[in-house]
Amino acid sequence: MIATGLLGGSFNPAHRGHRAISLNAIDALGLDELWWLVSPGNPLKPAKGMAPLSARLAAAQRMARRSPIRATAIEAELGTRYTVDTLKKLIRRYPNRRFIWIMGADNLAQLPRWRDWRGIARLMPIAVVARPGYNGRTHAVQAMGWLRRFVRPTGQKLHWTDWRPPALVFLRFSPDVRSATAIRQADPRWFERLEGRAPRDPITRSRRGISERKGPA
Ligand SMILES: Nc1ncnc2c1ncn2[C@@H]1O[C@H](COP(=O)(O)OP(=O)(O)OP(=O)(O)O)[C@@H](O)[C@H]1O
Ligand SMILES: O=C(O)c1ccc[n+]([C@@H]2O[C@H](COP(=O)([O-])O)[C@@H](O)[C@H]2O)c1
Repeated sequence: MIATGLLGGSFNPAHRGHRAISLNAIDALGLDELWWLVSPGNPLKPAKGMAPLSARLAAAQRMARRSPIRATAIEAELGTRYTVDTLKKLIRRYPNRRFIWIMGADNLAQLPRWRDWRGIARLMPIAVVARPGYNGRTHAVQAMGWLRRFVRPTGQKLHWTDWRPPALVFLRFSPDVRSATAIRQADPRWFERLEGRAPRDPITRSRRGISERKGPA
């Protein structure tokens, strides 16, 4: 059984905050790997202002270098866009892996707008990472009305592979204020710097990237 964390995101672009929370989550949850699922397009975000997938993947792969983080475009390969569909396919495709969905507290706040969000919680445990400006535990977070009963003590986080979902655990690392929004505000055309260096075919790369035998490229 390979303990694998999944961090889905637009990664527009990937930043040191993603890397920091991922490395901390690997440590806190005892993960063998953590996959970044660079989204072909968040169903709730406008396409305008979204850099091409190939550029976002290339930047994410660079940000993930020399770590157990694997930046992938596996949703483009699977043909999925909604998280519930992606997770169902990953569970079927990788029976020797145990997955946990990881997200920042800002995403917990908007979770009720995701397709079949309770279905997502029934598929695998969820870890919510504290993020400055968002308090995931509060009553104001609508999703907690239903999820509260499934919260596990943070002290038991290393046992997540034994949990039967729904199961939710809160993780708090040293607060990281970095965001892709701030990077885009400073440099809206950030992806143009990558031109010529982006992988031509992000889908093929990601397929090679998650080979069970060889391990990621
Ligand atoms: N600094 C951070 N602290 C905690 N979680 C974070 C942080 N940055 C990103 N995340 C989480 O990483 C995942 C992917 O994030 P995303 O690619 O949307 O980056 P972002 O910085 O939130 O982007 P944007 O500012 O464009 O919304 C999400 O679950 C998000 O909550
Ligand atoms: O499945 C949905 O309905 C859904 C709606 C909004 C966001 N998501 C996923 O949430 C993850 C975080 O997205 P983002 O853009 O906030 O980085 C990413 O994997 C998206 O595909 C999923």
